[in-house]
Amino acid sequence: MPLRLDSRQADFDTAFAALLASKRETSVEVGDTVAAIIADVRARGDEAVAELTNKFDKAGVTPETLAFSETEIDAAVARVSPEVMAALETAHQRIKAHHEKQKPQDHIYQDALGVTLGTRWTAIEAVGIYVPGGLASYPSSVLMNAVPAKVAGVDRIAMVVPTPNGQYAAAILAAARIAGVTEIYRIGGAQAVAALAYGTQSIPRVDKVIGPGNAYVAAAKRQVFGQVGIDMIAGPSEVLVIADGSANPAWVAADLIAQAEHGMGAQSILVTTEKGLADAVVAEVDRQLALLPKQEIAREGWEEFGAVITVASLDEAVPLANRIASEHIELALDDPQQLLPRIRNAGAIFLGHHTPEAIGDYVGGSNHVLPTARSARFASGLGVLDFVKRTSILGCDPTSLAALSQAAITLAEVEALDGHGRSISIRLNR
Ligand SMILES: NC(=O)c1ccc[n+]([C@@H]2O[C@H](COP(=O)([O-])OP(=O)(O)OC[C@H]3O[C@@H](n4cnc5c(N)ncnc54)[C@H](O)[C@@H]3O)[C@@H](O)[C@H]2O)c1
Ligand SMILES: N[C@H](CO)Cc1c[nH]c[nH+]1
Ligand SMILES: [Zn+2]
Repeated sequence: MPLRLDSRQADFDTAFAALLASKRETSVEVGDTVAAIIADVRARGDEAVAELTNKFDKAGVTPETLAFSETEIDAAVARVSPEVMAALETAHQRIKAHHEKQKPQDHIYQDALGVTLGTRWTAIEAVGIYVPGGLASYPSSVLMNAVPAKVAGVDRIAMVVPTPNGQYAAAILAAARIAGVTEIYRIGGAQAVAALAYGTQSIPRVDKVIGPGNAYVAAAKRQVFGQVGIDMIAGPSEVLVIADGSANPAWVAADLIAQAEHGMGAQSILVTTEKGLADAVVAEVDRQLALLPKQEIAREGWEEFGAVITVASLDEAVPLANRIASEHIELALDDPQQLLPRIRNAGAIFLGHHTPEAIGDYVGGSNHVLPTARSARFASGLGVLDFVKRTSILGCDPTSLAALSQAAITLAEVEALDGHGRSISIRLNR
């Protein structure tokens, strides 16, 4: 049974605060292990990467076989059914079209003093994309990581994916082929992140490491930050469904289960104005879980981390949702537009009864790598902006320099930086 709360109960604030504070990530202390792995990869390069990959993944690799060969990629692509290829193509085309619209524009202008000011966007030269593969295989995540990088104009994309027991889904390599990624290594975990960040004999270093992964991957990304950029730490998945009496309990239940089946601390929460709907959804989740072949993970997630909150009105649901700041928010309402402008903190918002979150996971076009653990208060989902950087442009002529010089020299004096002031005054009255 998931946690049941009602905003009218006396201890609601305390119970809600406890829900927000609940720790869902693995309790294993991974920081020291990861630090040792990174140090080993920095010291011994490919030898260490191969050894650690065989230790954790039993992948049977050597320093010479870390990269997938062109022949292996061709063979994998040939094994993928036309139906799966077509689905990947559909997803690719839609994700690409949506991300094209995120491309930022350069701009340059002259202000009233004649100063030229501009902003120029340039793509990051080399990025490493981490595709998780320890417990499950995510071809869709290949596309979600690689497509915005391609759209941004990144020159080099190095993809890493673990291959436990030497096994991998052919669709992973097919998705990479469709996205135009050719440099692919069969490595994962902290050793893969370290190899991307510091480089090895056979894996040139990158400038930024992107992508979701487990606690080891997250810790490694934290530890290499500064040496390289990172996108975000995307932890266990979450959904918050806001529903009123117009919602279909079976559909809501199915969406809660879809997120809970990610396991590893995934969380599904329902906030509703209707106690009857809440009861029906709880019963329906139980009924539908029993139909799932792999029901244990989803059941555990739902019972351990799930919650059903009843509220007096949709107005009450809004601040709760903004405090939860879920990775995904579904507005299971006849009129989702009434709430949309008031939802401030969410990785992605799904409108109305006919937009299950899973459509966004695969083919909607928006990105499924999203901020978790309440970080939607300050972070955004993966997109083109993660693969570009901004450079400002400034230009003065003698007249505009003269107009600005006195204020600048005054500020240099305030900061006691005489050299700064002099670099300006030396140009005046010539
Ligand atoms: N947010 C998203 O978009 C998104 C998408 C897909 C997956 N995910 C999440 O990514 C995660 C994937 O986790 P995963 O474990 O399946 O795959 P993973 O690829 O993240 O991790 C596998 C690696 O973990 C390392 N590892 C495992 N045990 C270790 C140990 N004891 N010591 C050192 N290293 C160890 C190994 O090197 C292994 O290669 C899940 O939490 C999943 O929900 C998120
Ligand atoms: N819902 C996950 C995190 O947003 C992404 C995913 C991949 N495959 C299926 N789902
Ligand atoms: Zn999902």
